[in-house]
Amino acid sequence: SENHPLWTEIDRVTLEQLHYAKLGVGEGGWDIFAEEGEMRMYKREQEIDGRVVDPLKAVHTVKGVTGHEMCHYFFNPDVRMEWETTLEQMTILESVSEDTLVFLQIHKRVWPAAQRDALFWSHIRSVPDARDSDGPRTWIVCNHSTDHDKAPECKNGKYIRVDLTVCMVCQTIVEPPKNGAEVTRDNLTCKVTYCSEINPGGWAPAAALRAVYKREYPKFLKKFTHYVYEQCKNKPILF
Ligand SMILES: O=S(=O)(CCO)c1ccc(-c2ccc(C3CCCC3)c([C@H]3C[C@H]3c3ccccn3)c2)cc1
Repeated sequence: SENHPLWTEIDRVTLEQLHYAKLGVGEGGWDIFAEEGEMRMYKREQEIDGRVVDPLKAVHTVKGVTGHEMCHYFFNPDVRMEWETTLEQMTILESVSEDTLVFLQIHKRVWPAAQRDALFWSHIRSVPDARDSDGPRTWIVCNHSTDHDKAPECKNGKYIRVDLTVCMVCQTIVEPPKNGAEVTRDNLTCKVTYCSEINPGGWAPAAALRAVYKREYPKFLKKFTHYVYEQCKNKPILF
């Protein structure tokens, strides 16, 4: 897919999001708004043209799965409706390559705002790291809004189109078992960093939107990570 017209942007945005995900939440005005077990969610209150576009950064630690497995399930369209509860419809408009798809998603209406759709490319890749002696430990999925000639013009379409950039960055930590025994899922920990910036694309009441984000993001990350744990627990480890 290196010669696809989107490739330059996909590569640039994916690497930018990888860097952004690695930045801590120590500086830069992040407020913690949810904390459940190992999951911590931060946001920055930001409005553009009077619209709430609060950047979100979530960190989570999940035992028993690898970063590859977590990103695989986040990227995989076949299972999305299993864990994404705010979706009404999902269509693949283009399969750019094995690791890059273009989605059109219609999200459930968030009263009193008008219903939204999202048109974005989704790209998955492993992040090579010289220190990883036995294969890449970090994987990323990046979702970024794009235009596409197969998508309905949002003008005469029923939905307001959101503008989004999302990344799911997952790092595998293997705690080597005693006396050279084989690695089992008990030796695995996955460090998850999820970042999202969603511009609602049109008027949406700030208070209502912030209430929805406060409710939906923790629910989404808990449901998704639990789903992956359940899917993987009786399967061979995918490093
Ligand atoms: O991580 S992903 O790429 C996973 C693939 O689906 C992702 C996540 C979330 C969204 C999204 C899109 C639109 C809205 C709103 C904005 C105004 C009205 C609808 C929301 C609000 C509803 C909030 C929300 C937050 C988290 C999870 C789900 N719902 C979220 C899109 C993509």
